[in-house]
Amino acid sequence: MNNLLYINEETVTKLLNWDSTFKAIEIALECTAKNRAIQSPRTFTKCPKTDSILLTMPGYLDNDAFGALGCKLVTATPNNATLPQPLPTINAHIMLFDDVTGVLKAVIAGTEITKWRTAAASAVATKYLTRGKKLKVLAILGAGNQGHSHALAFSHFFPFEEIRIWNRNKYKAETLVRALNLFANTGKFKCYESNKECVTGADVIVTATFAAQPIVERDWLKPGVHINAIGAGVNHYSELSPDIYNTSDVYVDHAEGAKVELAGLGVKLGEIGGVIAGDLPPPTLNQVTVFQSLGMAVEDCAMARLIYDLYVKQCQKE
Ligand SMILES: NC(=O)C1=CN([C@@H]2O[C@H](COP(=O)(O)OP(=O)(O)OC[C@H]3O[C@@H](n4cnc5c(N)ncnc54)[C@H](O)[C@@H]3O)[C@@H](O)[C@H]2O)C=CC1
Ligand SMILES: O=C(O)C1=NCCCC1
Repeated sequence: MNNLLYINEETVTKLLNWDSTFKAIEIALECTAKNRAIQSPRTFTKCPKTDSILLTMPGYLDNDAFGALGCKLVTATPNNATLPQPLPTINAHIMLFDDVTGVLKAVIAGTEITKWRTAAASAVATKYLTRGKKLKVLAILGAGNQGHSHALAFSHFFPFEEIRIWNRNKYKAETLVRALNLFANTGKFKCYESNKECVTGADVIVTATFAAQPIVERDWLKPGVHINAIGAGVNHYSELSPDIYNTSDVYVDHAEGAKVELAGLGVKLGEIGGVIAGDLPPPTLNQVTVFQSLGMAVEDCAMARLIYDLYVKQCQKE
């Protein structure tokens, strides 16, 4: 009998919530540092006819609550944003397997999951790297899907007084700011004209663009600022100027993946899971920190398990 489930984006979106997403991602990051996760470096297949890249992300997470065997297939197609009818630039599905029999249990729409889990990873990193610091101002560069999910996640988890948003196309930032203020019944989301003004004086920064050239410079930064750099342009460290990396404590989600994908960076990298597990010391108050997020397979495995369990529970009730 074939019990294969397909869980679509609409259903996934209804099942997602920030607190369980945070827990799943915190565990995925900690298990990675504790060698309770297996994830081979992901593959990249560049489509010669377009700017589309297909990534395969297989992984296994060993954990009672969020453990799973899975593989995310995800495409990144920046040109989708310029179509007459724009499409998401990141499109994903996750295959969830039974980890004993190897049988495919579910195919789960993964575009919304990718938005949520990436923002949750930045929130987890921010929690562990800003202990003891006052967090008043958040600056988000990029008003796309990740800019949006980071604004929602960070306003859920942290008491920021002001959340600034900049986008190279100002109209997009204005539209997002309007929607967020309406949604949260607040005026704390503000649109900024320039990336420099946006990050100046910020306590936490998120970069979420396809920029191939730096959009943040070292001398704009407040001492002790924490930066979550999640976007990729020509590579995963295009958004910050090189001297930021050279003078900061830099953390990644997955050291093995970073050896391949951040090979040109040339700085010492800590794994954020090591800080969560208490194996690495937290940074000092005035130290600038960077969480260089690559995105890792076991985050998607943990999320697939979370959504699968919630979906099955919901079906049993009906
Ligand atoms: N680290 C991770 O786990 C993940 C990283 N990403 C990356 O995050 C970034 C953002 O993804 P989405 O928000 O889904 O994309 P999106 O297409 O929804 O938004 C991207 C935003 O970046 C802006 N942008 C594009 N090119 C730019 C440039 N050259 N300079 C300045 N701004 C530019 C666009 O105006 C747009 O608002 C991408 O680089 C994507 O690959 C996405 C998913 C997971
Ligand atoms: O982890 C992911 O998912 C992605 N990372 C890099 C860009 C595409 C999606």
